[in-house]
Amino acid sequence: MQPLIIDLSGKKVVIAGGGRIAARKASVIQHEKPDITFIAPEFSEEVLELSLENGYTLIQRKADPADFEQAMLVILATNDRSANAALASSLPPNQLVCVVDESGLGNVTFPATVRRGHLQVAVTSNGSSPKLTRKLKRELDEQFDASWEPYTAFLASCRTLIKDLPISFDEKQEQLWELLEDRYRTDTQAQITKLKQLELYRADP
Ligand SMILES: C[C@@]1(CC(=O)O)c2cc3[nH]c(cc4nc(cc5[nH]c(cc(n2)[C@H]1CCC(=O)O)[C@@](C)(CC(=O)O)[C@@H]5CCC(=O)O)C(CC(=O)O)=C4CCC(=O)O)c(CCC(=O)O)c3CC(=O)O
Ligand SMILES: NC(=O)C1=CN([C@@H]2O[C@H](COP(=O)(O)OP(=O)(O)OC[C@H]3O[C@@H](n4cnc5c(N)ncnc54)[C@H](O)[C@@H]3O)[C@@H](O)[C@H]2O)C=CC1
Repeated sequence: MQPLIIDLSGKKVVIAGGGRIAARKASVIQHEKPDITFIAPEFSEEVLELSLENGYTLIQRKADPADFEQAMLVILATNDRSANAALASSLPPNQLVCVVDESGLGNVTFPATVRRGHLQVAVTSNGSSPKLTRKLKRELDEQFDASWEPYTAFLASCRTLIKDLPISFDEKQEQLWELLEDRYRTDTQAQITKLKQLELYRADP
């Protein structure tokens, strides 16, 4: 399995099922602002709340293969294993499909992710142990403290400035490597000074 980073903003995501797991998958991707439709005979409080908050569509009945035609991502999250399997086998091979009770029937699974600004660390056990994945996520959550959020913004700003400087390729690489020194992450003043220095140099090389 190959990890890919996917842009779901404005994309159609159709979820069969309206229970705990349907809600969890939706809440994981909600930051990306996808256009989600839930299809299920019954919806949990969590799904109703998420939908009200984000304007998601709810269709109250059993899911049907035709429901997924326009979806970029399909999440099969009913508690009926045979319904999930039948829906999975009805889908074309070029659609992204997550089957929450039998990952081998689909072609994508969700990793656990820790987000700090522009940085995202994702963990997967390729379905072998979601518990291990969750444990490692908690460890990473502690390892990457809040300083990483402004630091990744600082790195992005510096990179934009450095790319435009009238210096050689090797000098740019040297500048970019220097930003990885830990003092830039832990010391806000060092970040401010560095940014000012780069801006001055850009204005007057
Ligand atoms: C294959 C995958 C498909 C997919 O859903 O994408 C899948 C499948 C299954 N999970 C099951 C169980 C549990 N999963 C969790 C938790 C998470 N599961 C997630 C992902 C994945 N789960 C994908 C691969 C992940 C990987 O590669 O490691 C996480 C990482 C991401 C997320 O959901 O966002 C999220 C933690 C995120 C976080 O903490 O942030 C918990 C814990 C809990 O719920 O508290 C339990 C109960 C305890 C247990 O059983 O271990 C079962 C058995 C169901 C049954 O009882 O029948 C199956 C079905 C099967 O085994 O195939
Ligand atoms: N991937 C994961 O991380 C995990 C997956 N699971 C699996 O996820 C499945 C769902 O679990 P929960 O959300 O907790 O169940 P739940 O009981 O909370 O919700 C099930 C939902 O499926 C709907 N449903 C049933 N038949 C349907 C159909 N034919 N079409 C559309 N919707 C239908 C119900 O109306 C309900 O909304 C479980 O069967 C379990 O095997 C469980 C834990 C973790």
